[in-house]
Amino acid sequence: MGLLGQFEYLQSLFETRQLPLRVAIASVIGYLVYSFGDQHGCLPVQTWIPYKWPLALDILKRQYDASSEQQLLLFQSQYFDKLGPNMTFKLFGNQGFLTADPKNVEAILATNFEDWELGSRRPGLFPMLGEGIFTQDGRPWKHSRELLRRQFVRIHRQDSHVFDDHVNDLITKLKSASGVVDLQPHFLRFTLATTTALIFGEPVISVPGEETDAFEKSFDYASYISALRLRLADFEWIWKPAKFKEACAVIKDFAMHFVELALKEMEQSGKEAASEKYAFIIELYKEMQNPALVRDQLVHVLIAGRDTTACLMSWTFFLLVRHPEVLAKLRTEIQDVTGGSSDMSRAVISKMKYLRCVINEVQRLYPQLPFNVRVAAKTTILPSGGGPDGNSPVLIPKHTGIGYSVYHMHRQKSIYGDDRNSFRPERWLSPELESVGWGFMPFHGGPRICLGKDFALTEASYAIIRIIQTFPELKLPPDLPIVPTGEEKQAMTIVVMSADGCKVSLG
Ligand code: HEM
Repeated sequence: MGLLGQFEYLQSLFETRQLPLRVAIASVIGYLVYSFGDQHGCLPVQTWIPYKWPLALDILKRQYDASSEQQLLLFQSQYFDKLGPNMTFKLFGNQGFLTADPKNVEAILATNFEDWELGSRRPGLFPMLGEGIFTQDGRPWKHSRELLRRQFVRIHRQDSHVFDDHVNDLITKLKSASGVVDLQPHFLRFTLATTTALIFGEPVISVPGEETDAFEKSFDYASYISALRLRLADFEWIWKPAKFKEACAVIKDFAMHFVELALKEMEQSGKEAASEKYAFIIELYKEMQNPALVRDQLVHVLIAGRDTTACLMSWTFFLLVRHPEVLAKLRTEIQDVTGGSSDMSRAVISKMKYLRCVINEVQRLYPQLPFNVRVAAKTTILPSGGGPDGNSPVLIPKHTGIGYSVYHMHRQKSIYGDDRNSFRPERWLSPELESVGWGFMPFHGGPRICLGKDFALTEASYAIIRIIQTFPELKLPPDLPIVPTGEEKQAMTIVVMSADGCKVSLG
């Protein structure tokens, strides 16, 4: 048995024995952990987040203030700029770590994937999502992943024409909204339509009346409260208002309605016929044989797909209208490749190299999931951040939480140079970022990499192209301030949105 095995065995004994024995076992565990770290050259992280108040409560207070001012990520940037990519802190006596170091994130998400789990994410999201890919670890997660992966392989084979009706609908709505328009709510409706069409077999906005409104409102509200609960981490139980429970029930009922429709159709017309419309549900049901579990997986995909893609589209136009030279260059590429045609196949989209650079640059500056957390499922090692120079490995005891910030990683000077905060899509055309590897990870990486990456990039690209084609006079409305990227107000839910929306003049 290796050192790790020995102290895990001891830890299991620790739960059940008498006090003197527990003290003895704790000492042996401490010694083994220390030896394990020593063998691997581990040194403690020496960059501490400064604090003045007892229990470091002022850190919480400052975070809270920055959150209220809608500048939480900007506030955290000060620490990353001053202390480097790795830092540590103690809150209520527990030590935690923050990292924006590609080597460490690679270890957490890929190399040592088995050593990490979701921690308090499961109880935080469970009331809204139930059992499914975002709330599971280990074998249940592997099962969900495999089931959903097969769906996304099937979807990947579909042509981009599955988005035709939704994009046409979006364009029609924008055409009728003259003058200054906030694109953000339009994009949220668009991605709600595309994602629900994918999973429910029809866009929810095609379902008339109060039920749809109630669903949309409940979904927004429950997502908002779920994001707050995630930030409360182990204290998620503090925040479970009655209205939240009601909203979660509305979402579940609404999703269940489609599962029941699909199952009824299957009963009446057979699997094959029902699959024409309800393929996602029928395929999941074939494996799970449990309508409630199918329903939960659908809600998981909905939360994964809706705000993220709307957020990407919103930041794209937010930046384009503030950089007319980039917009003009992109417009030229779109005209050259399409010749003005609105027929948007995957082949056509993939010819637009500059569009890809623009999207990369938007995702670099505003990764839609800016911050994430993992908890050590066993004592493990991070490859970097320890010792006086921050280059030694660090021993991470079991149960330690690590926050990793993709947002701050994407703005690191050592990776992106002095103009790291500038919107410059051209950086993706030159060889400078060819070996960026884990320094760029908007969809994360490793075994839990986003399953909807292709879906999201195709739908966003398609809609972006069509909007630029349709509105030749698209520009920043007069009187809107231009502030350096990252200094604008941001609304943090599970994604990071612009707090002031994405106002543009469509001409
Ligand atoms: C710009 C759009 C998107 C971004 C930036 C994005 C980003 C991500 C990231 C960072 C993760 C990893 C989360 C974690 O491990 O904690 C993830 C997971 C996931 N995403 Fe996306 N996503 C996007 C769109 C979509 C869409 C449109 C769908 C589906 C329609 C989708 C489905 C999923 C699923 C199912 C997972 C869970 C994977 C797992 O845990 O194994 N995503 N996404």
